[in-house]
Amino acid sequence: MADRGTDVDPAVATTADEIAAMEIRGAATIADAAAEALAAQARASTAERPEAFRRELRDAAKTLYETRPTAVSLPNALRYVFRGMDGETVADLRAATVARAERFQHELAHAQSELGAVGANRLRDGDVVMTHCHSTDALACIEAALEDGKELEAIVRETRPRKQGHITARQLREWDVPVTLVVDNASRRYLNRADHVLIGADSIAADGSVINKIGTSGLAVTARERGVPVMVAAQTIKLHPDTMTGHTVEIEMRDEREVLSEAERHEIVGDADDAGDARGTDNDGDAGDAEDGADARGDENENGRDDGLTVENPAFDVTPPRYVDAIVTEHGQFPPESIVTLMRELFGETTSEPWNPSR
Ligand SMILES: O=C(COP(=O)(O)O)[C@H](O)[C@H](O)COP(=O)(O)O
Repeated sequence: MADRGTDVDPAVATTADEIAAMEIRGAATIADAAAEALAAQARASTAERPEAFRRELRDAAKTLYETRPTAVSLPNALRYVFRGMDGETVADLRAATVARAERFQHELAHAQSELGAVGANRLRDGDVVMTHCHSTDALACIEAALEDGKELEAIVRETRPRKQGHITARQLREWDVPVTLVVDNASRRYLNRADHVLIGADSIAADGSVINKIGTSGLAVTARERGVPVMVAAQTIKLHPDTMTGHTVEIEMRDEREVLSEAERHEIVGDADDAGDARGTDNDGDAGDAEDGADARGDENENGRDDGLTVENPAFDVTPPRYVDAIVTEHGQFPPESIVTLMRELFGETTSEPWNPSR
């Protein structure tokens, strides 16, 4: 965890911890919570001068920014609030920050329902939709179709390792949608029954690539092979402006214990893992550093163990645009290749750190 400024409000620290631990998760929900946290920081600030207020807000934004790297909705939310942080006095700055954060949250909810109406038009009465992970944007399309009186069925992928498919299944059952829950590996078999694959996004790159929960790209390739259209529901806060200037999207790597418990590891390698303790610690007992990394290139894997077993746990993957049929946003639906035009319109050409907005 990065060094948090001394004036970072406890509410901000709690939100950051909850995002990192995935108690707050999903790109839109993370963005909403980040805006709320900036408003909390503004309300709680005891800064006497505008510069001190701005510094506090910057520290709060950095604390939030450093939680998870892949969903661009998080920096986009921060950027939005900072762009409206105008005023000559602390009182003005506080009022502007709170108002801007509230406006962001309002627009987020509004965009999701607009997007839902667009996505619903792609769904026909009686359609079967295959989902992956839990996306509030994707579910907004289903909700709007149900409100239009259409009957839908869902095939819900479990979504290893965190099983966010269960959250999707719970929501769909609350709406009375018949659900078939399948393990991720079963989806090719069940694609025969599906009319659509419907997923969300954590980030969309300028070339139309979709970054979403791990497993999405394999699903999209298989869906193409089976002739099932892939629809991505993503509000425009999922557009990643930095990718217009050639930056790539960082894929978050998570704790190996989400995949393999200590007991399971022991069953595989026996007692051979005495060299290191639990996840993320090395033989120094710290979280590892550059020097430790150099050591690890010898006999030990990246967790400082010498048991020959490495577990990798990427949280997201990249689906190339050729496997995506439509990106559904609050501004209408787009073929992935044309999303860059919308990105340029909304974000301009230049980008910067969220707390140093360029426009
Ligand atoms: O990949 C995930 C969540 O991953 P995690 O569980 O690791 O956060 C979701 O599909 C997107 O964030 C879109 O969600 P939404 O449409 O709600 O923004």
